Order: sequence, then C-alpha cells, then structure tokens
Amino acid sequence: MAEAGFEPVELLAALVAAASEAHTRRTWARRVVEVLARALPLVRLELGERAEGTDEVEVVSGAPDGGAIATTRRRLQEREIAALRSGRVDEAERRGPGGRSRLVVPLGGAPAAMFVALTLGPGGHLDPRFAATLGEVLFHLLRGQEVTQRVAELSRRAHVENRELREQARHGERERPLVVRSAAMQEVLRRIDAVAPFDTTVLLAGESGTGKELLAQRLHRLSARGHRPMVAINCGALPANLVESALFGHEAGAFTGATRRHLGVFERADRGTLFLDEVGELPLEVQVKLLRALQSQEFERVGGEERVRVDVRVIAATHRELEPMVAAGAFRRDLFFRLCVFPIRVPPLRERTGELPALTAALVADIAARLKLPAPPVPPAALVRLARHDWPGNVRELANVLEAAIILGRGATLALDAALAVDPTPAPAAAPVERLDAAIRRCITAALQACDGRIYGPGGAAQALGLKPGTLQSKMRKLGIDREPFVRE
Ligand SMILES: Nc1ncnc2c1ncn2[C@@H]1O[C@H](COP(=O)(O)OP(=O)(O)OP(=O)(O)O)[C@@H](O)[C@H]1O
Repeated sequence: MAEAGFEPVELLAALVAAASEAHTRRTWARRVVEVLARALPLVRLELGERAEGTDEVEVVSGAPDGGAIATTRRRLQEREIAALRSGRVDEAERRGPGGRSRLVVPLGGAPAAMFVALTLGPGGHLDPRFAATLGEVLFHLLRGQEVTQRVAELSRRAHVENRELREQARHGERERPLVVRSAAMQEVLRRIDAVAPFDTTVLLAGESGTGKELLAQRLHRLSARGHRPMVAINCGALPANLVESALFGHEAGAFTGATRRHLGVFERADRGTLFLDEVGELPLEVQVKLLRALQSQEFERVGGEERVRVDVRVIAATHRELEPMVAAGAFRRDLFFRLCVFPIRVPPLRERTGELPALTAALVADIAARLKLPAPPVPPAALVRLARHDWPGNVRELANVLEAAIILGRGATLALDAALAVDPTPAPAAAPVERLDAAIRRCITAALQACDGRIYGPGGAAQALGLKPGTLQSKMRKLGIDREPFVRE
C-alpha cells in the first residue's frame, strides 16, 4: 500500500533508525518530526499522554524546520477522548483554502493513554490503516525511548553517587571524632540520635564553629541513608545568582558560561542527605524555590523544563537566629516552619568549658597526627589559660589556636602564649565595649585561677570576688564555667 509521495516501508525504517536511541521524549519527538516531515506535509506533531484519572493531557509538540519542541498541559479534546477510548484513528479535516487535516493516532490499543496527533497541511493524507500501523511502530519506539531514558538515568545516578561517596570517603578520613562531655552537648547528642532514623527535617542552630556540620555528619551516618552521600552546600558562600544553580543545577546554555549541564546539590544528594549550611543567608527569591522543592521533592534545573524528582532528607544549619529574621521579613515564615520541624540548639563553647580538657586532648592528637609532629603534652596551666578565653569562634577557633601552638612549639611543647598572641580574634579586653557576661567570665576565671579552683572558705574564689559561694556557683552554671581545669592537686 503505497502512499502518494513516500514509500511506507522506507518511512517506517527511517523512523526506527532515527528515534530508537533518543534519550528523552523531546529528542524523540524532534526526530519523529524530522522524518515524518520528509514524507508528509507535516505542520505539527503532538505526543500526548493522558494524566491518570483526569481529562488533561501532557503534550510534547513540535513543528518541522527547527521549530522548538514545547511541553504543555491542557484539557483533552472530545475527539481525542473518543479516539483514546476506542483505540481507533480519528481523522478530522478542515475544508476551505489552506485546509488542514488532523489525525489522532492512539498508541497501545484500547483504551489508550497516549496518542500522536499529526496536523497535515493541504494535500496531506494518510490512509487510516497505515496510520494505525504507524501508531504501533511509534508506540514500540516510545517504549524503547523510555527504557533508554531509564538506563541513562540509572547510569547517571550511579555515576553521581559513586563520585559523592568517593568524595565523602576522602572527607571522612579527615572527619574528627566528636568529643562530647558536657550535659548540654550530651542532650544535643540524644536529640540527634533520636531523630536520625527518621526522614524528619532537622534545624541545627548555633554559633559558627560549634560543630554543627560534625553533628550533621553523625545524624546522616546514623540514618538509613548513611551509606549514601551527604552533600553539603554553604548557602552564604555564593552570590545570589549562583545559589539557585548550585541548589538545582542548570542546563547547558542556561546563562553565559554554562557550557554543560550541571547537577545541583539536590540531585547529587538524591536518596541521601542534603546539608543546607547557613540557610539564613539564602536570598528571598531563592527561598521560595527552596520551599517548593522541599514540599514536592521536585524542581527544574535553571534553564530547563524537565521536572526532576528526588528523594532527599534535609538537615539545615544556621548561626543566625531565624525567628527575628522572619519577624523582620528577611526570612520566609513558611520556609522557616518547613525547616524548623526538629530544632536542635548547639551551645557555644563558652557555655561548656568543662569539655575543654577532653576537646583539647583530642584536637591536639588529631592536629599533630595531621601535621606529622609528635603530640605535645597539655599541661594544666595551658588548660587554665584556655578556660579564660571567651572563644567567640568556638571549637574551630580552639582548633586553630592549638594548631598554631603545636607548630610554634615544634611538637615538643604547646606554645599557647605565642599562639594566642597571634590570634586574630580581638580579645574581649581589647574591644572598646566588652560584653557584660564576658567581663564577668574574666573575673570569675581569674579568681578561680588565683584560688586553684577552690570556691568555699577563706582564700576561696567566692571570698576573693566578694560573693556568696552559692551566688558564684549559680553564675558559673549560667556561664558554663567549670572549676575542674583550675583545680591543682
Ligand atoms: N565536639 C567536637 N569534637 C571534636 N571536634 C569538633 C567538635 N565540635 C567542632 N569540632 C571541630 O571544630 C571545627 C568546626 O566545626 P563545624 O564545621 O562542624 O562547625 P559549624 O558549627 O558547622 O561551623 P559553621 O557554622 O562556621 O559552618 C571542625 O574542625 C570540627 O571538626
């Protein structure tokens, strides 16, 4: 059965050759349009798929001569519904000058969920029986395209996951064991361990350097996703125009310089954990996109139309108080509630100075090993010196000071005085206005040092400060000052 102007068998062979290895529906549609347009006066091709349980259809459509392929959603037309129900080709002709015909070819038998609609220009005609055969071929090509797409997707995911896990393993070698001694941090750990097995979103709030990322790593490791990657992004480290692409990725050509498709952290963390560090720094316009992605676990890459579906567990961290930001309109209330499902406050180091001896010992051992130097001993006087400091940069600052002290003492001694002398953090005493609690801390630690950690009795710290021992102890509790490092046998 030959059609005017083309050889059906050749047409079908050309379709199979062109469309069998298309990776996406859009490429598939583009290739089918190109081949059909060589044989028929094709004006437009639509590939429709009925959205389950609705009278709506997702349409991928394209026209010949390099016309763009578009994806839309619309209501099904009466004739399309009838064709899908019967599984039979429907042909509608519009008469008059420039009259066109439109064939709706159901795919996959009756009732069908998919169709291809061909709009043909004047003189275009397709025998309905040939159109039905064409439908069968297109249906099988489409199934093939879906398999190709799935295989490509699985291979891409395996590749990404592999890379992330390798990266994580490299990072893990450097990951410090968490040192926790104080009651406050033990409570933090209890909360982390309790929420870990669930996919609940966790918000870690605490000053910079308090160990939020280390805690997020523990949370991830203890979760069912622990063997998959945890991908971290610092939302404050990128200019606003790049944050969106860092989160959701971009397609090639999305903006100047985007030469290749780039996967964002959402995709890289698929089936693992996404750690959104410094979430309070997110620009408002990105906050709304983040909220949508968190709600639906779906998003579009920048410059792309394809919806990407992921399965991520989110841990967010902030050194800023988000609630005042919400009140000031700098952080979206809805996003705040989305993130603040299970908040955990990580106390600053100055509220848990009791941990200093254990933390210092662990950090000195860890840093010395990394520097390939012997670990110097930590004399009690060094601990006293450390306990007097306010640690605005928390454990990170402590680690930095210890690293400098190990280097300056060449691994033999801990050259703390020299290290603290080069500490770029302005000492509270040098600041023009000192915070009241910092000043009180200084007085108390100085008295404890002078009294060898003794509180009661004559020559005790309470007497030296002119306070009742009970009052001193309550102030120490409030400021998290521990007397242990000052005690001398
Ligand atoms: N409890 C702890 N035990 C051992 N090391 C710790 C502890 N807390 C923090 N650290 C170390 O201190 C440094 C800072 O920790 P981390 O990066 O987790 O803090 P953060 O709160 O996420 O900081 P930021 O808000 O600036 O990102 C890291 O080197 C980490 O290994």
